Amino acid sequence: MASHSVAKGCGDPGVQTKPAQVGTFKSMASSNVPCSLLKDDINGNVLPYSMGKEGKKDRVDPAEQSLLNKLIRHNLVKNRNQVEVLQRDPNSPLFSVKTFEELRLKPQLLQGVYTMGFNRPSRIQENALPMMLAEPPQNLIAQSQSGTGKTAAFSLAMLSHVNPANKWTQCLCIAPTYELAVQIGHVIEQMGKFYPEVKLAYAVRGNRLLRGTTIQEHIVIGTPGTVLDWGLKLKFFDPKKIRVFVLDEADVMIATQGHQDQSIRIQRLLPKDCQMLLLSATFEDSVWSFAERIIPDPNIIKLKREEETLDTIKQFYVVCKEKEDKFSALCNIYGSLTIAQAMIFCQTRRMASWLSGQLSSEGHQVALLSGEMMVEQRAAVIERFREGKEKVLVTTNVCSRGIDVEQVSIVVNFDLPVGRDGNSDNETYLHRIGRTGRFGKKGFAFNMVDSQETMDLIHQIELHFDRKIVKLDTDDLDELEKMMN
Ligand SMILES: Nc1ncnc2c1ncn2[C@@H]1O[C@H](COP(=O)(O)OP(=O)(O)OP(=O)(O)O)[C@@H](O)[C@H]1O
Repeated sequence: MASHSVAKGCGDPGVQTKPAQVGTFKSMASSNVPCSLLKDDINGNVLPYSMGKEGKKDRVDPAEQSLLNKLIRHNLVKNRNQVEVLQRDPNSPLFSVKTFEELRLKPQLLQGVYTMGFNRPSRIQENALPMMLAEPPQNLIAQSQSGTGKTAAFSLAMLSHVNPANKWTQCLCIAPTYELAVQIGHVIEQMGKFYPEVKLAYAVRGNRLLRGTTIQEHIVIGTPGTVLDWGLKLKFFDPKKIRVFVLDEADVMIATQGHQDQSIRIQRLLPKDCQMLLLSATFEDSVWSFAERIIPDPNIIKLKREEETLDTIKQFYVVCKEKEDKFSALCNIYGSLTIAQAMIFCQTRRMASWLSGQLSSEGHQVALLSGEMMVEQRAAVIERFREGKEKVLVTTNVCSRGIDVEQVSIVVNFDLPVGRDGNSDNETYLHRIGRTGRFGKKGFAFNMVDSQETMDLIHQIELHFDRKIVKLDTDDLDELEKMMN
């Protein structure tokens, strides 16, 4: 929907509505890292010169992880679990739909949905969409992992509820970061492609309007601080006229200082009969209490994450002396087995960088992924790896969850994942080795053990998952090769 873009969204030529960087992801992202600090690494990836943090463990930032998931995902995540629905009024009939036709969408929106390649509602959409589109409006808290169709659902709901003849803001959506807001905006733009009357504005940093402006865009999407400024201080839109309020990524939102209070302040400006929707990928207690504060009388929909399993994965450990020895063991494994693609996990950026250098000098096609890269660069590296342009991906924890690469036949823990308390980080272990053995294929995981402490971690992991991790001898490799094929 070209007319949704910030540049064209506002009819008034006197109004500067385009943030300097919206739509150009590169420039937007590079604002985080000054260009002078960037250099190319062996793969042509950009790395900061400042290596002050190189020895540090890579921490996973929830907003970055969420953005990365959005950028690398092109399809729904498979989930065979049942949706759990808790209705505000248990006596009212529970509607669920199997087709988009049943929703009686405007033809322009149905066309938009089909053009996006959606044939039928996803599991969560089957229940969420009838509630989101209900008249009178119903409030909803929905939780399901990333990639299950929440953004598509609430985007469709906002587009459906707009009356384009009313030239004022009717739907408001808040997201934790600029980049996430822009991503949501793109979904709305795509879905509303055949419904150009509906306009969208981005309430994000850098998007400055002239004081005294009243915007005519029907949907405003932005970050809490700017939305609050637009609605309360600058009065660019009237919060009392909002019909649908969406708070996306509640779990990421509350992890950001100040966003919780700002979100609550926004919600208090809205009319009592405004429909309120809150979405989250996870549901810890803190998210739950926030959700209950912000969404009155909610229906609740939950879709449990499909558990990752170790059942299809054979796990080994290899005893080594130090990092050079680990490297030789790795080369030995790699040289003896027919490996489609491999992922190798290191605990620190420094180790990942050293290892990828070593592998490259041995003539391997290696991709390196670590936390100092911008999210868009990480997405590009993953995309190349998926396309098979590199056979080995060396990474830190920034990539333990969420990426699906069908060809990954082995995962190597060059360093085992350790928690803050010094014990094994079992969840990370599961996510890491869960990158292999997917899509009904056999998977193999190799753990490098270079000390008694690492051996203890292996025992802890065995105990935790109640699965044996077998010692690998180099003599076993022929046998293993037969097993793999
Ligand atoms: N009904 C559908 N049929 C096919 N694909 C869909 C459907 N709904 C959504 N998708 C696609 O699946 C992917 C995930 O959807 P969506 O972004 O809405 O999920 P999400 O739960 O909001 O996850 P995230 O928070 O990571 O964006 C997107 O590529 C989207 O285009």
